[in-house]
Amino acid sequence: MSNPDVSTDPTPAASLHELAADDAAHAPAPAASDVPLPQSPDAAPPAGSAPKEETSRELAVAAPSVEEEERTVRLQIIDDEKRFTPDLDEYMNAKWHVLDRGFDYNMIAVFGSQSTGKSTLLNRIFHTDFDVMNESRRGQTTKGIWLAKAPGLKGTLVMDVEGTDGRERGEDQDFERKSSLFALAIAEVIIINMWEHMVGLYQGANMGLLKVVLDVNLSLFQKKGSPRTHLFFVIRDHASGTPLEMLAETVRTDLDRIWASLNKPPGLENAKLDDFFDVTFTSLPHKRLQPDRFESEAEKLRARFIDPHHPKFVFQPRYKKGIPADGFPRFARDIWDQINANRDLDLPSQQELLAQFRCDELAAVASAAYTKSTAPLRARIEGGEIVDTFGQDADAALEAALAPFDQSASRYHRGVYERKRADLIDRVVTATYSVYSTQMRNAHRRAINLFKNGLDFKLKAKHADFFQVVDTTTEEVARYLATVSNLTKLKAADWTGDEAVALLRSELAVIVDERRVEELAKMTTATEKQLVGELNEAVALILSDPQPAMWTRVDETFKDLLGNAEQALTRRATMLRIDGNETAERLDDLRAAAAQALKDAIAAATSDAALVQRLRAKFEEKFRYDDQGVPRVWSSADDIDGAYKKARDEAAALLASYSEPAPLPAVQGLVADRDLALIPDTLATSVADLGRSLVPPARASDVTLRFRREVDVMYTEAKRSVVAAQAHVPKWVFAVMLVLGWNELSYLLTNPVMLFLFLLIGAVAYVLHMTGLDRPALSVANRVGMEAARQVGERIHDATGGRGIAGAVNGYFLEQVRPASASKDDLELTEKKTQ
Ligand SMILES: Nc1nc2c(ncn2[C@@H]2O[C@H](COP(=O)(O)OP(=O)(O)OP(=O)(O)O)[C@@H](O)[C@H]2O)c(=O)[nH]1
Repeated sequence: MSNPDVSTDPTPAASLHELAADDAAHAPAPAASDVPLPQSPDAAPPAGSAPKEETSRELAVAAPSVEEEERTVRLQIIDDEKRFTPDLDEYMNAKWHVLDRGFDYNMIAVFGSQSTGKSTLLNRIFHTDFDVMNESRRGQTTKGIWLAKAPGLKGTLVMDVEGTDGRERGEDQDFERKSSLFALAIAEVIIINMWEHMVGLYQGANMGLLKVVLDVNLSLFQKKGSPRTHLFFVIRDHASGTPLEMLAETVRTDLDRIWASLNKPPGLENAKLDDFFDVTFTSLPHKRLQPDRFESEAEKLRARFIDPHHPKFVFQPRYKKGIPADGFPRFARDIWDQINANRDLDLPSQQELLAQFRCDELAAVASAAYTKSTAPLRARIEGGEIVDTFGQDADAALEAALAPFDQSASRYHRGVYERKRADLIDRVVTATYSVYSTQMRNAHRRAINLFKNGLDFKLKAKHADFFQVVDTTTEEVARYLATVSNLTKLKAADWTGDEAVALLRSELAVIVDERRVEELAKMTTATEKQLVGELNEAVALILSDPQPAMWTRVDETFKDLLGNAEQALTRRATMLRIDGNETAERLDDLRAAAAQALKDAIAAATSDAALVQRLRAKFEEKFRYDDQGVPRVWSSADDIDGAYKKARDEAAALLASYSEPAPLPAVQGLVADRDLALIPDTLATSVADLGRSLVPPARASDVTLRFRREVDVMYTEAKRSVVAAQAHVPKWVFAVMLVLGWNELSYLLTNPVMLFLFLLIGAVAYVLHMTGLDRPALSVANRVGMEAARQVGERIHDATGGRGIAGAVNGYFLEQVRPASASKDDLELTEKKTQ
């Protein structure tokens, strides 16, 4: 908070001693306001001030007392060429005797426009001996920064700073900025000196300068918890009658506005002026118009600076910078070096300002030209395309845009031109970054697709090593993305594709993980499918030919095929770097599938129909073929019954090999000695099912019954064939027929028509036989034959009158006329008769 200090007390309070000292040292007692002040006794410029030799930095006026000696000893700690004195240590030690005072010393500085009576005020308050302007020739008095010790006060160091706004420095505000900032950084109290009529003026009241100084001070030296600084505003020549409060309010408002406009560093965004500064306002009457009042007020003011018991004592512990006196010289030098090197304090000259303005204009034109010429490329990239030539084209566009800029802007201030050129390139680079990023995103998507397709293609190759394929494909697409980055980046940009490539690699790793699992699943399915197919085929083949060692063969085949499949799967899983647990699970799945497949194959091979078929085949093999495998033609001499029984029993015996549980040790071994909880249910169920009897007794009798029915038919057919063979017409019958039918035969052979017909029938029969139509024709012929036989028989009968022969011949033909499929009952009747 500000602390307006209204100096309204009209009573002169200065002691005679102080007044005398002041008069002796500085200006004469004030006369009438419009009367020029007489020259002070020491008005001749001392060393270090403008009128005197600048090489000498010390003024030593011979004085008898220690106080007088202290008063006249002062040191230019920074000269007007911004050089820091090497003598500060020595002065603080030998001349001012403050070096060993630890923290017990005060540092005050003054800040304000040139020739506003700063030195006069300091001399008046602290009895120092800073140069004061000779009123007869106005101009700069104090050059650089001077330091003196307040005589009589043990540890008060007073700093007189070159005035701001000086005509001598003209546009060069560098020194005033740096010196003001220096004062602000090292002093506990800053007297800000201004004329009353300056209040409310921005430049006149040094508000512009204050803004810069506060800004840089905040960014360089202020942190949370930094010691406070006392800003002590002294409004000079307060004679207008405007109350101090109002003047103070005006200045305070300006200060707050300045503070609000500062660029606050991170962490101090919400800091207030009052967090770092105490602000006090006071005023002094017009020195020449109201000399007495000036004196009395000045004396009162002095008390506030020198009397620690004064209620408004200016120096407070909270303003201490925490630098012990012996470290102060080093501290001050470091601060100055830091300030001197700071570019934020550099101010442009008029020439620079013009250059800035023109360069900005030209840069805007160049920037627009660049944007326009790269717009089509940008549009293509934003449309998802990857434009390989972007970097090259954009560099060319930038070069083209820079050419007119260089031509015009280079005529202006060199430094500004170069800076603006760099800024322009920076801006273009920054604006182009979004295009670069979009292109990299497009390329990233493409890289992912390339990777996936690459994997698909390469993994199809026989014996493709998954991780070798992954590694080479990853490197290929990473190289691709890095290449796109290089082709897209501007020469002036320092972008690298490293981050994009790293991101791509991490995404590829996720894809690879998914792919590994997919590959294993595919492999498992393929292995299962192959195993199931092989098992089905092998088991069906083994069981189709029942042998005593049939189950051993099934078991061994199962073991071999499963072993091979397990090996293949394990090899693949190892190649895919699948962990042991997952591989074990997959192997169990494979075993479960194998057991299920075996179960299904055995079930198919032992279905009722298959069993009947198998028994029947066995029966046929034994019954229909002899020991040499030649088909049997049964004759009445053969023991059909015996053969039938033997074949039937042998076939039926096969069924016994299915009635007991199949001995399959390898299958049972899949679950033996294993924790049931860890075995997949499907595997456990299949193995348990395979351990049961395949054909239970009820099914066996059913199958036997069906088998018997089928083989009984074969038996009957065999019997019938014997009977048919026995019923053949004897050869003598044909001789009789020839003799008896000789007339008819002669008639046929002698009659050309009949002969022709006979031959025609023979030819037709031949053709029918060759074309396969003989059977249907035979049945027709059969009928014709029967009719012919009947007529021949009748004629013979008529001719011979012998009925016995005719009856026998007729009986024979009647037997032939009987249908081929005799009823089962008839056959059985025949069988019984033969038995
Ligand atoms: N009107 C008026 N003149 C003053 C006052 N104090 C000093 N002067 C005169 O103003 C002139 C400049 O005084 P200085 O003390 O040299 O001013 P300064 O600000 O130190 O000057 P530089 O160091 O050159 O910046 C001198 O002639 C003083 O006599 C004051 O309160 N009112």
